[in-house]
Amino acid sequence: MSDWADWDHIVKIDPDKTLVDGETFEDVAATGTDAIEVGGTTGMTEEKMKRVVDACGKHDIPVYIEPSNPASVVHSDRHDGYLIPVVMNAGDVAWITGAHKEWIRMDDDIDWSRTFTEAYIVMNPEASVASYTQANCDLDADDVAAYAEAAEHLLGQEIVYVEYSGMLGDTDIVAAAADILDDATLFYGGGIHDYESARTMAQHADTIVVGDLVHDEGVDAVRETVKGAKDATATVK
Ligand SMILES: CC(C)=CCC/C(C)=C/CC/C(C)=C/CC/C(C)=C/COP(=O)(O)OP(=O)(O)O
Ligand SMILES: O=P(O)(O)OC[C@@H](O)CO
Ligand SMILES: [Mg+2]
Repeated sequence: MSDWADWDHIVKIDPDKTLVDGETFEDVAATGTDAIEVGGTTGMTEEKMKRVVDACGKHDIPVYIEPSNPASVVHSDRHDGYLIPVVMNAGDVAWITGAHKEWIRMDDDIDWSRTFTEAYIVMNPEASVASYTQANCDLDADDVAAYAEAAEHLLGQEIVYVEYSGMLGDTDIVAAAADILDDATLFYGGGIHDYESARTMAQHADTIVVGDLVHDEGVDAVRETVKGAKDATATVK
């Protein structure tokens, strides 16, 4: 069974951002979250990625690199694996297969035994990831469900990721993606900032992803979102 089948909650750390003053990666690992993803769209470098992966990898929690470009992939035995985005609604094929082909051409050390993909559906047109990938975010619930179904059944994706980075998403849209999936795991990320927003999104998604909050508010706020995710899982699923 894949690691993520048991995850209710992920903290996503952006190596281009800082933690709250006085907090450490150990504090983040101790929030009760199930895993740490390391990635961000803008300002990514190999050095920044390596620093955060090394720091997180010392703690007893799964750590996955989520690269936004081939140059931000680092190899180490400090982390558990790689979650490589494939953007279903990208306007530029580079973010579906192009960057992937270039990465594979350039990198002789890819460890396929711990490399997996995430089928992104990018929904917030204001997010850097939307402009970066020229995503068409003008999608209704039927469109999103169809992308999710295509991801699982045509492309064989094990993770579908409804991405509202920076804003809280539409629950009807998240529910539509959840309803259509058979076995794939649904990740939801975007705007989760407290117990209630976490619980609401976790009632639909299998796994919620909390990003900006860890950088802006810190670990106490993240801990509340872990509670929300765990309570939703205990009552709904
Ligand atoms: C093939 C390889 C190794 C890389 C390419 C992988 C792809 C397709 C990346 C596309 C962009 C993407 C989905 C990046 C994942 C990380 C992500 C969504 C971070 C959040 O981004 P924002 O919140 O928009 O950005 P900032 O917080 O940096 O402004
Ligand atoms: O930063 P936020 O809005 O929490 O979004 C989390 C994650 O989905 C970003 O890739
Ligand atoms: Mg962000």
